[in-house]
Amino acid sequence: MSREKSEKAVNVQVLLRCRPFNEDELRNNAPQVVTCNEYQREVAVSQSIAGKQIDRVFTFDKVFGPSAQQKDLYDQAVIPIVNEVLDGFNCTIFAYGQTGTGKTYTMEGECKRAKSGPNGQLPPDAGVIPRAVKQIFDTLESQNAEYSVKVTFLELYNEKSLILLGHEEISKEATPEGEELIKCGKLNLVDLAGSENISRSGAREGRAREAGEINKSLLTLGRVITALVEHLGHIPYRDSKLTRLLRDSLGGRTKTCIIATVSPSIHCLDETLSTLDYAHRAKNIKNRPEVNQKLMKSTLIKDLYSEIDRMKAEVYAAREKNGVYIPKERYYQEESERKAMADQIENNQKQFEELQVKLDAQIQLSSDLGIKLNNTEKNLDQTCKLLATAKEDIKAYQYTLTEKDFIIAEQKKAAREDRLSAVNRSVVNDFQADLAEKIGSLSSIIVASMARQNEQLQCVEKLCHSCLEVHNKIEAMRNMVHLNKAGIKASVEDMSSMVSSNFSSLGQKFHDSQEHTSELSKFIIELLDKIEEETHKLDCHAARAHEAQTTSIADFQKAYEVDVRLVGLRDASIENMAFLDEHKSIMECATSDAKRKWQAFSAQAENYSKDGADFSTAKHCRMELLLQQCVKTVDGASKHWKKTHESINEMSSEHVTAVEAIVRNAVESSEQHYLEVGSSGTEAMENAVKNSDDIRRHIDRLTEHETEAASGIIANVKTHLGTLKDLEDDHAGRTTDIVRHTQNTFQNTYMDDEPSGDTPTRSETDVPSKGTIESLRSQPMEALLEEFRENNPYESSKEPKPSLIPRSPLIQLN
Ligand SMILES: Nc1ncnc2c1ncn2[C@@H]1O[C@H](COP(=O)(O)OP(=O)(O)OP(=O)(O)O)[C@@H](O)[C@H]1O
Repeated sequence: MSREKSEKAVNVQVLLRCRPFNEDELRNNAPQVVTCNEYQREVAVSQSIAGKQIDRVFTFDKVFGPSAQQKDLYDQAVIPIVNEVLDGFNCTIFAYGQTGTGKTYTMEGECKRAKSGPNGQLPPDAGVIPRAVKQIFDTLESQNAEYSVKVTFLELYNEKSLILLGHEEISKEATPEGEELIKCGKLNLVDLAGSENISRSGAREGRAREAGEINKSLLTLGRVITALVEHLGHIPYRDSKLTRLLRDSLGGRTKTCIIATVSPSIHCLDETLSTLDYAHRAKNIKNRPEVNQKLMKSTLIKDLYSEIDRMKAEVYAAREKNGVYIPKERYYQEESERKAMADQIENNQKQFEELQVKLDAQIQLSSDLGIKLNNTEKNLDQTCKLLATAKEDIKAYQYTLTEKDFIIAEQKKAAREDRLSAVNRSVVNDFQADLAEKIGSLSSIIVASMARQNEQLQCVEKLCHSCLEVHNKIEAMRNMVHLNKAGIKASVEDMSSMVSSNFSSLGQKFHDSQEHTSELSKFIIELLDKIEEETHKLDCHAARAHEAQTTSIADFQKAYEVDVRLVGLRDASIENMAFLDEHKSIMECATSDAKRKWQAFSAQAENYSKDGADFSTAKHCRMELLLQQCVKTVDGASKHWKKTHESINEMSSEHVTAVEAIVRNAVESSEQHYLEVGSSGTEAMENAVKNSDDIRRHIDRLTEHETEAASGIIANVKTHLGTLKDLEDDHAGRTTDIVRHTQNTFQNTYMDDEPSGDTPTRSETDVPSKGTIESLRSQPMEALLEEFRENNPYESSKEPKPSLIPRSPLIQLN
């Protein structure tokens, strides 16, 4: 190590060790208030102030918790120090802490009670001192060097304070003149007394003075440390033996390590805090360690001899008990010092008096200033309170700010995740839409193809049905043709027989009718002749009657005067009447006969006959009553008969012509009918032949159609099969397309959450379900705040303001 480097200021190294709970504490179930974080070199002390749990945290160069073993502490903290001692540095290790916190355990260990292990190995409870001694001896032994080790044990005021001085001699190096050089290193190992309050140190009565001395040493140590830390001009080393001994270790050229020991129990809380404050302050002490000058062996021997002489003289003087022996030079030196001091005292006395005056003035001034100071302190207190409030506010604001930052960061993250999920969502939506469209088109194609298939099936079915129908129709037609043929044949035969029979009956009827007509004509002619004859008779009779009546009238006129003549008239009238009666019956007979005969031909003739008969009857009746009306009646009758005759003639001639015409027409129509029947028969025969030909042709056509339909069906089935194959290919292609598209979507398009540095974990790639989409949502503000507060509990700074001067157990004694 270069000299320059070694002379750099080095802070005192401060270690903290917290012992485990002892049996008492475990029995009393004492709460733990000290927590050690070895990794972060921190010690946290939990305090409950005004019901509030407040943690104070101290950082040290190294921290050893309750579970740390002796070996751990030695290996990590002491080995390097011992090595430096062997390199020629002066080093000091001292333990500081409350009684019972393990200072002695740490420095000495419990090797006295424990047996040493095999091969001279130390027991596990061995402390720093035995381990350091062993290391020094082991190292020196291994170097085969010539060495000497000086050990001094010093106990201060019945209390332990041990100083071990390691002194090493190495003859390996030599000056050019061949002189040997000696390297020296000094290691001070100090186990201080308990740092606690005298009343709790256990010192009673007789030991109180000693305790006072102990406390004086520790108090001075505290002052020295304060003076060193605050860079005060005067460092009161000389105020105690301990500080005098450790002068070089504190702010000097020695490397120093303080091991502060504490208890974890709540019962030692005050002392623990005091020790921690004390040790924490000691961290700021700076030393300037430097390697000891290498001494020439001869010089060292000379020094040692003079030292031996001096000590021998002192021992001699002490033994003589008649004064104190001091060498002459030292006496003269001390005498001159004494004189100088007497002068100094005198001067000081004068200065003291002057200062006394000044002091009085200053006291006055200071009392004034005290009042001012009080006011100022009050103000300061107030200001401090305000400051504390402001600080607390600032802290709260800062906490709120950090909260907000956290929320903003979370929300940014959430926004990024949102964006990503939005992109993913849109990709999924696109994909879904695309897939839906493709599936839709596929299904529509399937539907269309199914419809087409159905149509084709229906076509096939219709064709089959129509085939069947055609077959049935053909069958029916064949039957009908057969029936028609038979029917036509029968009807033709019937028709021909009917025509022939009709023709013969018509001929017979025509003949009968001719005979009947001729008979009727004869009868009519006879009747007419008879009527003519009767009419003639009637005319004659009427003429005779008229003549007779004329004669009778003349006779009556002549014979009016005579009765005989009346009787003759009556007889003539009676005769006339008889004739008329006879004639009347003849007429009646003729009329009824004519009436009966003509009834079938003409009702009119009958009526006329009846009228004639009626007329005759009426005439006959009236002839009896009114003779004058006879002539009129006969005239009328004759006229009437004439008319009747004429009409009958007319009628008979008309009827004959009509009958002739009818007969002629009938003959003509039957002839025509015969002709028509013949022609219709021929026509029917022709039609039948023609229909048969048509039906045959139709059947041929149907057969052709059937064949065509069958081939069409086969062709259809073939095309259908082709279509089905195409559809299958198409479906396969589309399915592959969909699968490829899906893969593309989820492997390329779908984006994963890339780690950006602000996101702690990478999200799993997954098709976003409802649930995962939910989880991607940013947490609500309250949840974020809660999460932040859980991870960063708010530490209020409203704790009792630490006093400017560190609280020391030694100060409390005062
Ligand atoms: N780290 C530790 N591991 C196990 N036991 C310990 C530890 N530290 C201390 N002890 C035990 O605690 C008890 C008290 O320890 P010790 O006597 O070393 O305290 P001390 O600080 O030296 O007290 P005093 O100031 O009174 O001398 C001892 O029985 C010791 O074995």
